[in-house]
This record gives sequence, structure tokens and C-alpha cells, in this order.
Amino acid sequence: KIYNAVSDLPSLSYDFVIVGGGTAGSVVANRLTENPDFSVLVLEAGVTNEGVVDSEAPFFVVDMLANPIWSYNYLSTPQAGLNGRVVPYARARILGGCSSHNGMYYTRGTREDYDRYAALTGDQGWSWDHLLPYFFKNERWTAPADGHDTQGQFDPHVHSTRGLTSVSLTGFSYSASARVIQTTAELQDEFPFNLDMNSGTPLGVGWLQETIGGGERSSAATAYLAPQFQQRPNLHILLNAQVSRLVADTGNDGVAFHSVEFSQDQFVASRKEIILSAGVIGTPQILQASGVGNKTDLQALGLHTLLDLPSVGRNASDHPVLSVTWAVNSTDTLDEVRQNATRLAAAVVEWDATKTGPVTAIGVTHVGWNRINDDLLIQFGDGAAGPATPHVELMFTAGSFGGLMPGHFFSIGTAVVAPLSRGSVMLNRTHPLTGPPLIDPGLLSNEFDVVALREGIKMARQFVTAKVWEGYILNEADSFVNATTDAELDAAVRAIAGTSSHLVGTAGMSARDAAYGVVDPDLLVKGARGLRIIDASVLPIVPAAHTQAATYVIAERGADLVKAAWA
Ligand SMILES: Cc1cc2nc3c(=O)[nH]c(=O)nc-3n(C[C@H](O)[C@H](O)[C@H](O)COP(=O)(O)OP(=O)(O)OC[C@H]3O[C@@H](n4cnc5c(N)ncnc54)[C@H](O)[C@@H]3O)c2cc1C
Repeated sequence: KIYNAVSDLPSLSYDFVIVGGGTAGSVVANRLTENPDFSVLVLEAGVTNEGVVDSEAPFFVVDMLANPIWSYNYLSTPQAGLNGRVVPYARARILGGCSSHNGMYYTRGTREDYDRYAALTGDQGWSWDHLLPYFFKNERWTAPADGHDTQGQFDPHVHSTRGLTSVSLTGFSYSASARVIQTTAELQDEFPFNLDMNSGTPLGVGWLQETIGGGERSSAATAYLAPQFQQRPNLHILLNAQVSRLVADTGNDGVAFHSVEFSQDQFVASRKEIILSAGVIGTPQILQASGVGNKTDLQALGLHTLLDLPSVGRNASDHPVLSVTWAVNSTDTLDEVRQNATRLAAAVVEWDATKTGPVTAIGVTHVGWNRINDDLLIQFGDGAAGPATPHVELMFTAGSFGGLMPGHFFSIGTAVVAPLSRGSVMLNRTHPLTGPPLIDPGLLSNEFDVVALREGIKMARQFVTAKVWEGYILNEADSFVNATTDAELDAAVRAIAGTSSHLVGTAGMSARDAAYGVVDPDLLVKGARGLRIIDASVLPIVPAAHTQAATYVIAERGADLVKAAWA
């Protein structure tokens, strides 16, 4: 059941208290309440996702992101790698968390990404082979909204129809889409076709899979907290509940967490575990506010240290991104739907009536994954998990970003998906317990990331040299159109790059005996009892993928680890 006031809660003591009803928290809440003997309370800072049309309608994702009601509206600290610029850091504050407002890309990453997690933690349970059943437990492969023939657009062998999150190919394509596929034939050495980028080996260009079903977003809230699950008598979800800190006792056998403070002096007790699922920013913020973190940092803030864990908030990694944009000789683009009021109104009417048409889609139909050349890797290092892991992602869009630029465009978003830069999320120095945290993703602080993004621009430009673009592409229409030398491109990269919002790692998992890291391979906080972290913050290195699929499998396996511990 969902509650809006603490006074309505049936109890102030539960077996499990989950902090954050976001992507991971919703999964854990669902899986734990499969056992009728467990009682679960979810404390979610945000509001309900129900009835939020901008969340439901894929086309309106940009509007969703712009609305402060559903977001924490964070800003980064000034980024030295970005010429001192401050960049927005969107984070959802709504049931379902970022899965309720993200771009819906469903990309798992590479086999090597997960095998690297297994090697780092000394736990084969985090390897690709062991996690594949959890990907399947999460995913429900679904027909696209337009019912088009999907043969040759994905590999059914690497998908599941039994999970809860709907995943589908795009339900609406613009004419640029066919040109992207034609390019994989014309430039097959540089951009080979890949039937399914979610097979563990994504290199090449293929059809984008998205967390969309029946023309609507499939989020952790719509899937894992659907009405039939909300009705479970052992599941309780309190909205508008901003957790400030966790409370522990310290004794001879360590620090034992047993209750949670939220919404100004309210407390709720956990009988078995507190599970932190507040995300890559909320989780380290709550840990530090509770006295779990680097002792020197906490002392400097005037906070008592319960547990000296220097890795809390550190080692954050993210994907820097920018977009290369061309004006096109066509009105069949996302921009047309966005900017032509009559067209947009018709699209909304169609979506309302049948859940079909442009509103079912984000305008990106294909994605490419590519490596930069070995000479550069020797010179600048290599952030990839292995030789089958990409450095650069290319996102092919039939329009400008969000369709917001006046005119008609084709664009290729370019991101570094194997970054070497690292950053942190630390408490605010002047208002540690009440101010927004200091989010320093360290974007482009490592030269490798600048070089990889520069190479990404070159790849994007090369892509549109295929014959099929002749007569369609008119001219490059971005701010760095005249940048051609490496030095000019590097300057452009630093001047315009931003974040993909894929920050992870602020409560990273490591091997049981490692002196660094925040959680052990079972996701238990090192040195503590009664406290586990299950969200994107435990990923020690960002995968070469948009991060929701990785978050879903962390959550699915994490829930099984909890169940096993209390069986
Ligand atoms: C703008 C944007 C676009 C993205 N696009 C994509 C994409 O297209 N594909 C993809 O794969 N990934 C995407 N991602 C990344 C992906 O969505 C996230 O990595 C993933 O959802 C993180 O899940 P999480 O459970 O760790 O955190 P979240 O989903 O953020 O959940 C954390 C929850 O905790 C709550 N919370 C936080 N602090 C507190 C507190 N103090 N008290 C109580 N509750 C609290 C929040 O309200 C939230 O509901 C995107 C992310 C963003 C921000």
C-alpha cells in the first residue's frame, strides 16, 4: 500500500526498511515481499509516478527532465575538465527513481564489464554468465508499438519474455532510420551491423532496445510496484519521506544499524536490515550524514565518525557526452513533431487513442559502439574492460536533441563509455546535513576521455560520409563545425561536453578483504551490521552502457542475496 503521511503507517517497525523507491529500491521491495513472512517499508523522498503523463509518454522525456517537481535539480561543482563549467545533474525524485524519467535506453554492457566486476570482487556471482538469469528475470521482451516485423533487428536467444520490465524496439521510425542501416552496409569495416547489442558483445551498430511496452514507458514503478504488488499486505511505501540519516549502536561486535531518521525527526526501526537504495548521490550523502565515511573529512565537517570508510563518495565514474548535428533536407524528423503544433497535437491524440505514433518513441532508433585505435590507447591508457568493450557510443537521432533546435536535423550523440576520469559526491561544506551534496564527477579530468570524445566526433562525421546520406545531409550545424585539427576538436570537447547522467561508484563493491571499497560482494557495508546498499552506487566502474540494465541486475541479485541471508 502507498501512504502519504507517516501517521497512516500501520507500524514504526519492519523487517526491512528500504531507503529510496527508485530503480533498484522498487525491485528489492517487490522481490522481498514475495515472501509473505517479510514486512517491508519503502521510504521514498519523491511523489507518485501515477498520472505523470510526461513520464508515461516516451516522446516527452525532455519535458519530464526539465520539470523540477520530479527532480532534485542538482548542479555539479565547477568542472576543471570543462573549462570550469557547472553542468546540471538530473536525479529523479519520484517513485521509480531515474527509471521514471530516464531516456529508456536498454543496454546491458559487455560480458567483459561484468567479468571485471567479478574479478574485482572475487565473486563469480557478478560475472556475465551468472548475471544473465537476472537480466532475464528483469526483462519482458515486448512487441514494438507499431507492430512492425522485427526479424533481423534483434536476437531472441539473448532475451526473455518472463520478466517485469518491458523492453522493445522502437515503435516509430523516421526516414533517417533506414539510412543508418544502409550505412552499416556501405561502411561495414568501420560500422558493421550488430544484430543485438545486448548479447554481451555490442561492438558495431544495431537497433536500440528501450524500456517501453505498449507505447508507454516501463519503469521500476510501473513494473515492480504495479497495483497487484502494491496490494501485498506486507509491502508499505511512504512517499514524501526524505531520509536524513541512519542510526546505529556501537558495541564490541561492531556498528549495528537499526533505525532510520526521515522527514524531520521521524524514526522507523528495522528488525533485520536497512537497505540503502537512494542512488549514486543520495546513498553516499546519507552514509556520510550518518557518520560513515572518511574520518578526516567527517571531522572537518564537525561530524562524528561511526565507521571510517574512506571510499564513501569517491571513485565516481560517468560518461561524458556531446552531440554532432547536421541540418537535413527533410521534414520527416523529430523536430517537425516537436515544433509543428498541429503535428504534435495530432501525435498526442493518436497516442491517447491507440498508444501508437511518434509519442511512443524518443527519435533514437539505433546505437553504435566503437573502439578508438590502439596507438591512442598506448599513449593515453585504456578504460575499457577488455578488447571486446567499446570506448565510444554513437546515438543516431532523427532530429536535434529532444527536437528542440529550430529547423530539421540528424544528430549523433557521442559518449565516452570507458572513461578514466573519476570524481566524488561529498557533503556540502557549509551545510553538511541540509545543503545539496557536492557533486564532482571529474568530467574530462583524465586526458583519455578528451581524446576518446574527439575520436567520437570524427567517427560521427565519418558515418555521414556514406553515399546514402548524399542529398539528405545539408551541412553540419553545431558550434564546432569549423573544428578539424585535434587541438581544435579537444577545445570543442572541453567547451561543450556534458554528462550522460550515468554516474556510478560512490559506494563501490570490492573484495571481502580489500582495504578500499564500501560494500563487500554481498553488498553489505564493510564493518557494519544490518546495512546493505543496493543501487547504482555499488558499481565500482561504470559499464560501457547506459546504467539502468546494470542497476536492475544488481537489484535482482541483491534481493536474492538478502533472501538467502534470512532464509
Ligand atoms: C536524466 C537521466 C537519463 C538517463 N537515461 C538513461 C537511459 O536512457 N538508459 C539507462 O539505462 N540509464 C539511464 N540513466 C541512468 C539510470 O536511470 C540510473 O543509473 C539508474 O536508474 C539508477 O538507479 P538507482 O536505483 O541507483 O537510483 P534512482 O533510480 O535514482 O533511485 C533513487 C531513489 O531514491 C530516492 N531518494 C534519494 N535520496 C533519498 C533520501 N534521502 N530519502 C528518501 N529517498 C531518497 C530518489 O527519490 C529515487 O527515487 C539516466 C539517468 C538520468 C538521471
